[in-house]
Amino acid sequence: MSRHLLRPISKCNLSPLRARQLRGLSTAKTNRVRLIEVGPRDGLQNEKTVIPLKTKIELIERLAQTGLRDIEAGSFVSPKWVPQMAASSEILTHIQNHPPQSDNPVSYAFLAPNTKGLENALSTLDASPQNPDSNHKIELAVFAAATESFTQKNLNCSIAESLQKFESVIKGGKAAGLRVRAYISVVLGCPFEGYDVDPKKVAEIACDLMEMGADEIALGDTTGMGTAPRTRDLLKSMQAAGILNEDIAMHFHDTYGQALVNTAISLEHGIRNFDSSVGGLGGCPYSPGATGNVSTEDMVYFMESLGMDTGVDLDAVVAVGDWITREIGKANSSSVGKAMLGRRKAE
Ligand SMILES: CC(C)(COP(=O)([O-])OP(=O)([O-])OC[C@H]1O[C@@H](n2cnc3c(N)ncnc32)[C@H](O)[C@@H]1OP(=O)([O-])[O-])[C@@H](O)C(=O)NCCC(=O)NCCSC(=O)C[C@@](C)(O)CC(=O)[O-]
Repeated sequence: MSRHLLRPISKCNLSPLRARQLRGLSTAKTNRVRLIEVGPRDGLQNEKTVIPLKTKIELIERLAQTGLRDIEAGSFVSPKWVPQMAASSEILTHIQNHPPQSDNPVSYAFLAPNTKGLENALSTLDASPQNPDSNHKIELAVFAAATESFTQKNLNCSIAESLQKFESVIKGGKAAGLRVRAYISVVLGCPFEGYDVDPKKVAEIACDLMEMGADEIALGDTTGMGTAPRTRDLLKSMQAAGILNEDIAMHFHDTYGQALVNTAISLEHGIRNFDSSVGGLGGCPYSPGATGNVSTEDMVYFMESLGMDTGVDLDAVVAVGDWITREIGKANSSSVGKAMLGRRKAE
């Protein structure tokens, strides 16, 4: 077992974060919400028919024009396991050379599970320096999980081994000047181990990843099994471990229709970073039955109803959801998207 999982559960050794907290940078009281669009990666990775590169790039370009500032654009994983992400290098090259037009700087994230993924991402960046007229950013994401069975299925190794691999990816990404986000999947329910996921274990993994240098922890309710009380317990565990709300993003799937309920609980707790996917695209290849991420359209509508500021143009994102679901021949699973499109048609 790695040293990571031998450490008794206690507060993370996060002195720089503490310093930020002391400087009063906590975002918990603001009404500004950061939405991280995961449609082009999480949304498309599980699609069975090959989606043309042109469509993927157009999706990213359309999303960049909606006011979204964070777009997950691809994944440097094994093309044997996730063929849909095979063109990620071309997508990154395109973004570097022809950055999508946008009124605001956009950060584009790419998953990298191991040093091979990191090297592929970095060599693509070396070969295609950023267009000097653009102020976009590229970031990396690693993806851990809270249970041994899911980690074996998704990463082909134990949790301890996965953390050892991520340490090199996080350090390599940071050394290259990139922001690195770290997912933890199945935090509120596992397809193989059910509801038996210990929030303290999640917090412990999060601490390990933060100590390695991760800039943000994305807590993935991969199966959508999360409920309001269990979301609250999870966030309390993160707080008890000393992880700041501003360093947490919530990643809800809507399989059981609880995503916005859990979002409300997270907002109440002070979280201001949320993942979502246009048209509610998505699912996870290793989570049978999991439906898509909570849709960006529903998320924006919900946030606006609470007076929160997402910076995202709801009409524009509804139009992108309509376009991409038609383009790939998939039902639009955004309730707000369908309602607004229906009203528009009737008017
Ligand atoms: C996990 C590994 C990396 C283990 O990779 P491995 O340990 O090398 O073992 P393997 O047997 O799976 O490797 C198969 C082949 O892939 C190659 N390979 C190995 N790594 C890479 C790489 N980076 N890029 C390109 N190729 C790679 C490797 O070299 C080998 O090639 P071969 O020798 O057979 O020719 C591999 O199995 C893999 O890439 N699996 C895909 C995992 C994945 O993408 N899962 C979905 C993303 S996570 C998710 O969706 C959840 C999330 C983040 O959205 C949050 C949530 O909702 O919970």
